[in-house]
Amino acid sequence: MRGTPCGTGTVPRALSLRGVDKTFATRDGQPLRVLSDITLDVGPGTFVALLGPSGCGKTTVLRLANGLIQPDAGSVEVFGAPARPGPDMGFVFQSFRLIPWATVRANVDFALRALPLADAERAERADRYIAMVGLSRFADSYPRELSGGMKQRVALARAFACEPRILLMDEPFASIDAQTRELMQIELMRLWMLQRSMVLFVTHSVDEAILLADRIVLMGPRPGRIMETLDVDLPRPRWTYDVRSDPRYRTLRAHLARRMFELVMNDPHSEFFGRDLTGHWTPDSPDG
Ligand SMILES: Nc1ncnc2c1ncn2[C@@H]1O[C@H](COP(=O)(O)OP(=O)(O)OP(=O)(O)O)[C@@H](O)[C@H]1O
Repeated sequence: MRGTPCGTGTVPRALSLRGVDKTFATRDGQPLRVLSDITLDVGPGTFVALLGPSGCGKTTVLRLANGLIQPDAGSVEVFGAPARPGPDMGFVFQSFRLIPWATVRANVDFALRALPLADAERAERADRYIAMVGLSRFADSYPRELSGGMKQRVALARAFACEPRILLMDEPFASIDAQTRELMQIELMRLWMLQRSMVLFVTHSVDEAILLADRIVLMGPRPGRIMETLDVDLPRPRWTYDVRSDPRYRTLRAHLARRMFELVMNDPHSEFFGRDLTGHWTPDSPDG
């Protein structure tokens, strides 16, 4: 494991956030400072995991990177220009966001319509990416006919088919069962190793971050800030061997799990704040 400064000198930047602050207004009109001084440079083709406890502002960073919202201070640039939504930028959400009345093929085709492709080229590309996620037999099925894992594979095919330079992924596998989730991680890695978009991947899972990322950015809460940036020095592809038995994996995992635990326990806004979860537990203890 190797800590790195956030700046990367002469490396060309796919995504660059500089001194970003963001404040929202709460329902009662009070300001809520969500991000403080976020500085992050990511080179093309790099897979970055944004890891942090609930509410620390991970999704807000994605929305800034997508240009959907603007920072109150600082700058957000994508390949040297202010961030804005467009076909260069893909998004994959936890909730799949497929068009319910369109078939698998039509869902992918619809996304491709944002690109300057001839009809035949678009159809070929849609079918190719559907095949890449193993869903050719389901190309004419509707989302309601698919399992959660299959729907997310359609969402992956749709995102990668556009061949975006940047892919923003917001906890895409969080609602999928544990076994399918591991398979989805492999599916994602297969696609990414072929295409190498820059990926910003939000997760709460330490294991998922280590299995997928070149770099892990650990965020802390209230206001959200970068606590630590770590390069993952484990060889790829990581699913071809038992990465969990690698001492580097165990060291990194133990470190990140402890940091995540501390971030939650030391956050005065957390419901766990001040509780002694690690003390000796007996059936009579008040928290039992
Ligand atoms: N548009 C908004 N208006 C007001 N508050 C907002 C808005 N968007 C986000 N927030 C607040 O900002 C904080 C950070 O939210 P965000 O979704 O970025 O965190 P997160 O780390 O992605 O959380 P989680 O892991 O639970 O999804 C939360 O307290 C959230 O309620």
